[in-house]
Amino acid sequence: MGEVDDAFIQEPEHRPKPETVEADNIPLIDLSPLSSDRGALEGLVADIGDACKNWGFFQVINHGVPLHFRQSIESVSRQFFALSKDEKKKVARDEVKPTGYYDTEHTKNVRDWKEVFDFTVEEPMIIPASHDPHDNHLKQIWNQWPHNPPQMKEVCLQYVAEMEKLAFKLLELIALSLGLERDRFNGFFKDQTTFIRLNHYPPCPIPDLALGVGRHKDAGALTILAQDDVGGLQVKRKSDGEWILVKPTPNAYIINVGDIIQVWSNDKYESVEHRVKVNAEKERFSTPYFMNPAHDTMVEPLEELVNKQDPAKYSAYNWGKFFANRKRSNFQKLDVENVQIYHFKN
Ligand SMILES: O=C(O)CCC(=O)C(=O)O
Ligand SMILES: [Fe+2]
Repeated sequence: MGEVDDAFIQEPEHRPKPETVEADNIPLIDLSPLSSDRGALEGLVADIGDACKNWGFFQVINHGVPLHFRQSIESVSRQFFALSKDEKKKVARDEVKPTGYYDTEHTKNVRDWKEVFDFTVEEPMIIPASHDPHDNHLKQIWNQWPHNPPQMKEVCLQYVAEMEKLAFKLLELIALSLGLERDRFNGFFKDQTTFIRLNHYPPCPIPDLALGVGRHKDAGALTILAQDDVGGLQVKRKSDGEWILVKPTPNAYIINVGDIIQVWSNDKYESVEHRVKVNAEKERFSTPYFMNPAHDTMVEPLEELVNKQDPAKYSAYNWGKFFANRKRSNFQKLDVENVQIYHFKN
């Protein structure tokens, strides 16, 4: 990433401040009641509901994912990104093959100071062949695994299995916190379009002008993020719009509600903006698990959460087409703002 391209420069109002507020961290939730008695579960469900409502973000500890899975995936990620660019580009992602290595992603038309490696949970993953609403063709997506490091595929697949267990636990807690049946969301995730991203943020010579990831909301249902001990994730605090640094907590996962849960909950829970600050000296690694439903899911407020006083705030939209549209803007600067859930507001 040597020389600095103008494409990385954020508009002045979106540049990170040198000082970020660190005092008030996002809620920290202990998931150990999941493995104990029923009374404690009610308290946990209430805490999850408060965190989703007030922050849209929280961290979990005692989540049941053994530490070594996370250490192993961080280790293969470090080994993979340390390879030469030519080596990494052997598994390059492009518009035809949307999994693998990529280093020119844009968020809101500004280039991100990062490189990534994406792989899907379902293989093949089925998605629309194009973003065109009139094109009904589908395509199958297969993962691209590098030969180096040799254990990368195995380590990543083991991590996926652990994340899936945690993802469904969280999804069920969120359903309960909205007064829904525990398994209310589960059916949407048969043939899911969930994917995992390995993020590498190299040291950046212009950390006050560029961002690792520009401000955005996650488009899917739920994100489970592992960050290393460097720190850089900033969350926009709902109470005052201030950017808050999420301090790394050892072995915690950071959870955030995505746009789909915002729509399903009819705005009871909001998907919150976040971004990543980069660092002049240190590289940073993170691993988000983006939990997404099947491509043919029509996303709309759940009927249980809608009534005469509180009518549906959104019209139904097709997740696969939304996803295809979003992916498109990662490859090219579009002249218009990319699709957002507010475009479906009633
Ligand atoms: O690296 C991080 O901490 C967050 C990355 C992120 O928000 C994303 O990839 O959507
Ligand atoms: Fe994100």
